[in-house]
Amino acid sequence: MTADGPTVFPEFDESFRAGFASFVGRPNAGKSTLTNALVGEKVAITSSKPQTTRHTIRGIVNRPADEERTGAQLVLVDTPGLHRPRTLLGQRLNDLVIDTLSEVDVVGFCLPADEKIGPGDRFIASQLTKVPHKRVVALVTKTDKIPRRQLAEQLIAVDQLGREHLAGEKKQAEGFEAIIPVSAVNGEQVDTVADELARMMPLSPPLYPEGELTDEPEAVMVAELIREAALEDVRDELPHSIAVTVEELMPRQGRDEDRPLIDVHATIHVERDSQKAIIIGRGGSRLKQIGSQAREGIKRLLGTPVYLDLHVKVTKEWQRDAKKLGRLGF
Ligand SMILES: Nc1nc2c(ncn2[C@@H]2O[C@H](COP(=O)(O)OP(=O)(O)OP(=O)(O)O)[C@@H](O)[C@H]2O)c(=O)[nH]1
Repeated sequence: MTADGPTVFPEFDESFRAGFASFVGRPNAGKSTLTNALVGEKVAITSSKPQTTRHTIRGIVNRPADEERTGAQLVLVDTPGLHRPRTLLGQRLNDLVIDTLSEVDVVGFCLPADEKIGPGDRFIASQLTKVPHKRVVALVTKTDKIPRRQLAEQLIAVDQLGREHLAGEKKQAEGFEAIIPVSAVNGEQVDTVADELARMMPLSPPLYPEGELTDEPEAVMVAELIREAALEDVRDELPHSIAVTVEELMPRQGRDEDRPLIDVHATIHVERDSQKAIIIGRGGSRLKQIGSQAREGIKRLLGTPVYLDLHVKVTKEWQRDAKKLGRLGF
């Protein structure tokens, strides 16, 4: 899928900077909200074909040059969360994250301002040391939730975390390259985050044209939307236990041109019968709800009404079974 209209690369000169950034942080740290705030309305959901990364691109920030700053393009790359691995899948995900992080130019470590630094944060910090020579900035999120004095304390704690974990590397003996407090909700400092990330990008022409949307793996995004809908409200009962595969994603044949419809056939994989029952719900009520929520999201993503056919299947112990993992695309 490409956007309507011509392909337009942002204007650039020799001082233009462009590159990849990735946000990490424990669940709920505010990564998605910050991504959306940075990218603004123009969320270019795209999946990367080229360049250095094979991972999903969440959004592209195109910042034109003005009198004070050079132009830049930030490509925000999505990574799954870093978790203490308990299963083979967990381990693979972590390896994948480390891979991704070694390919991006800058890592933004999101730490909520209103929560004490915990073991989860320290685990992530320790993982970041596995990605040597990496520029890491700390983004202290949700600053609107706390008074200023408390923010100062948190900034000091974050600084200390950086010094403890990111010391040793010659380049990072000072800890984080920068610590930026930000609120994605009231917009405070969002521009500063963009400026700071842009400043750290290598000199490069823009990597993507403006307005480009997905190239081919819409299926990945569609699967993700279905997974999100399925996890809504039951995240605690089904942590990591579900995967979604998309078997078919096709425009319906024989429709009028002005009334297109896309057929999506997808399967939600769970590990156990009990989980299947949760997903389906009484009399199929949850599955219906999942379907309509996912359908809305897919419609927005593709810009076309969709017919969504969803199945639920028990794929036993898929988290631990390497062969099955491969089949599910991990
Ligand atoms: N008040 C306030 N709330 C925020 C801010 N940023 C995020 N939140 C809220 O914090 C919660 C988590 O935000 P997300 O952006 O989904 O966090 P995440 O890190 O992407 O979470 P995962 O997808 O679980 O890894 C949501 O309820 C957001 O609305 C902020 O700047 N201020």
